[in-house]
Amino acid sequence: MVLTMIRDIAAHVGKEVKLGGWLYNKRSSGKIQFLQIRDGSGVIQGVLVKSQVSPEVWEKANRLTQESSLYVQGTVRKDDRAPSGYELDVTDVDIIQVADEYPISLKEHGVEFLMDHRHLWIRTPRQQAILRIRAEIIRAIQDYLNHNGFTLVDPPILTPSSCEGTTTLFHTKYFDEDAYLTQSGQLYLEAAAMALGRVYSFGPAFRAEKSKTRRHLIEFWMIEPEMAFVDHEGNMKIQEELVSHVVQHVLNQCRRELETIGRDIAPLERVKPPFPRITYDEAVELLKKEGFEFEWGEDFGAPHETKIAESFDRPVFITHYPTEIKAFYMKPDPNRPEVVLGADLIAPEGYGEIIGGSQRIDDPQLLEQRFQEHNLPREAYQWYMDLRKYGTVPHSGFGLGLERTVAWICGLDHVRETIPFPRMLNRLYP
Ligand SMILES: NC(=O)C[C@H]([NH3+])C(=O)NS(=O)(=O)OC[C@H]1O[C@@H](n2cnc3c(N)ncnc32)[C@H](O)[C@@H]1O
Ligand SMILES: [Mg+2]
Repeated sequence: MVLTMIRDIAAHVGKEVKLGGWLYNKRSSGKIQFLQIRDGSGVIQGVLVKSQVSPEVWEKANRLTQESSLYVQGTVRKDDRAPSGYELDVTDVDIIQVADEYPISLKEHGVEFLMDHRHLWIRTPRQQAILRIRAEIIRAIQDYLNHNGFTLVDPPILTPSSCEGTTTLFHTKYFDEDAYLTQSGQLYLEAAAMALGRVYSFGPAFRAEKSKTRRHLIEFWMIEPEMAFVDHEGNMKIQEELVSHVVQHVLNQCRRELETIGRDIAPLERVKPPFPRITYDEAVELLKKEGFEFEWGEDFGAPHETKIAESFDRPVFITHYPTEIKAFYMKPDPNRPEVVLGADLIAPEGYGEIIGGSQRIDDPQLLEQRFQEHNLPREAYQWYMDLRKYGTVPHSGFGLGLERTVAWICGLDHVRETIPFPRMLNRLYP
């Protein structure tokens, strides 16, 4: 008799198997007990017939509570009526632990309650499905980048300076020096790109944002490709190919999970390159036509991004933002220095910005000027300036926010469900 997993049950039809798992749910008709057992790889119904097992086994099954841990033995039977296509005719139950009364019973619960029990909430089918889709998105991203000449490079988490402004830095002490949790690995990836050509990182980023919105996390994960000899247009081309590859991969690999969470996949089936491009100027005009009060030079908020995206049937690039509202490292348009060669990628269905990217300043004098304009501590960036002194080249890159991408692809209302243990304003537990 073999110890197996539910995902492999088809290979054991007609045979006696042993499964380790948890009791997800139980029904009893007095002479038959139906045990819904999950083991992390799937769910199977175990059928226990009173007249066919010893009184001890029947009594043990009777004692089982929601999320009790157990081994169950039985014969695998194909059953097209069963959700998994198979059932287990149970011959023995070995209880590991009868669980205490489980807080996340199968009825509805409030968000804060679920968040306080996130370590248990992730066991539910919906949360499992979302985490599986998250993992497949990561796999697809790495698959695309690894097959397109990119090398994985790991930038530091502890850094001496900021990348995305100084208002959202997490400060810590590095022995007797000041250090900050990384907001983005970008600056280090630029150095790596001068060594390896095309690189990317996949890691956490930290932003002490006092924004309590459905899109903001304090700790989130970002994929940051960086490419030497690639300009602004080439940057967007890589982004649209990457995002399209990821969406198609999820549609091919995660149908069952997408059904579990009730995702309408029609909007995802339209995600194919090329994505439309609209300039900041054109976006401002669009908003004004839609009745928004909006001054040139302002940044777009969620309502603006949502309205802009409504004019398109797939993600849309907004390009050439005002230089004044973007990061110090972005290369201004040589023909119009008041705007930059950068773009945000806005997802449809109101999910907003999922990617921020740009071509980088490669001129040493202009970068020096930016350090002064942005009042950045020059000595902390000496290494970054060296990249403009020792073989500077045109280069570009972008950061894809994993959780916002997961929220969009899964059609979720809030990023809290996109990450195993979300860190948000006023949420550090569990
Ligand atoms: N290598 C690069 O060029 C990346 C660049 N230094 C950067 O960090 N850009 S970004 O600030 O727009 O952040 C990039 C993306 O990171 C996501 N992001 C950015 N901030 C957050 C928060 N607070 N929560 C969740 N997700 C966030 C969002 O999708 C953004 O589009
Ligand atoms: Mg951004």
